[in-house]
Amino acid sequence: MEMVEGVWRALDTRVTQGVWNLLRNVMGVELTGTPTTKGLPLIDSPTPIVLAMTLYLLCVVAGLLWIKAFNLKPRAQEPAPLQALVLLHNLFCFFLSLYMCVGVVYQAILNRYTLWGNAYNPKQTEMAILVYMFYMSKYVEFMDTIIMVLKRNTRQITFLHVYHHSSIALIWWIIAYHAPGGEAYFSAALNSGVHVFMYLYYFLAAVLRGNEKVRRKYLFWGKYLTQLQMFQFMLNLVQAYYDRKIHAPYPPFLISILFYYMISLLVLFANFYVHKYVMSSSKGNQKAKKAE
Ligand SMILES: CC(C)(COP(=O)(O)OP(=O)(O)OC[C@H]1O[C@@H](n2cnc3c(N)ncnc32)[C@H](O)[C@@H]1OP(=O)(O)O)[C@@H](O)C(=O)NCCC(=O)NCCSC(=O)CC(=O)O
Repeated sequence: MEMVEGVWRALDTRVTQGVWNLLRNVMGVELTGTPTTKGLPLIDSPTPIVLAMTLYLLCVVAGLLWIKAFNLKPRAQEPAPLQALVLLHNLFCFFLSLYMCVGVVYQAILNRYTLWGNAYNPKQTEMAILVYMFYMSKYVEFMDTIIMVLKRNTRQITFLHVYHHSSIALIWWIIAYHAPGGEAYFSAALNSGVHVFMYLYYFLAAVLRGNEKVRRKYLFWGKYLTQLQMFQFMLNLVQAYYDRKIHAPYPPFLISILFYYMISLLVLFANFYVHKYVMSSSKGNQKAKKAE
């Protein structure tokens, strides 16, 4: 037991030092914890989230190698335990997202937040707990990729997906550790709101699997969901631009992260949108013309 504790302490010191150096050298920031979330599970040090990200990336690589090595293709029908896992995961994420969205909006109203330009106040404990919960939900969302691997859906395991899922977890750790409230409320509320629809979409996709005609009929709104996600990133980008302009009383380095991160997601999602909806529909039209 003592040995395990010793190894953990040595690892924790190294990882923490590495993250601190990275933030100091790249962003010029000395990161300090806030007393509001101090002591909660997996928050006092960056080691748990860095280890989870590393494990996540290793699982993705191992999964892709496994699929490639055995030349595995998606199954016509999923085994029952996998189907149950997918349904339960999506239901859980749906209700969790709904709870966080309503909770954050309610706290924002209670604390008289304006749309943008809000400061972080360590006395707003409930808001901080909700932002912390949002950070914790990023661990749960790693399961999305595990589902893709188990379903052997390599078409879904894209750079966009893995980049998003691994980076967002670290970003929300920094926010939950340093300033869980203020301007972060907007992303937390908006993103969990969008995720309510996203997990409903994934839930329905799993339920209706096997009947492509019915699935296409009930999931026609996938395209609008992607547009909604892009609109969300656009709003966050304008928020970050506005906050920089007015020198909002929220840590400037967090606003900079939001600004550049949103640009990266917009570029990746625009590429996804063109490939999934524009190019595939023009290919479909060409096929239909040939058939005539
Ligand atoms: C419509 C989208 C939500 C999803 O696009 P997809 O191309 O993945 O959609 P799709 O129609 O193929 O999805 C149906 C397939 O997903 C499976 N599926 C079910 N539940 C799932 C889950 N929790 N995670 C991943 N896949 C899941 C279904 O069984 C089905 O598989 P089968 O077809 O085998 O039956 C899109 O807008 C989008 O977000 N695309 C980017 C890709 C991505 O990874 N997005 C999520 C993280 S980004 C994010 O979250 C941004 C944000 O914060 O808003």
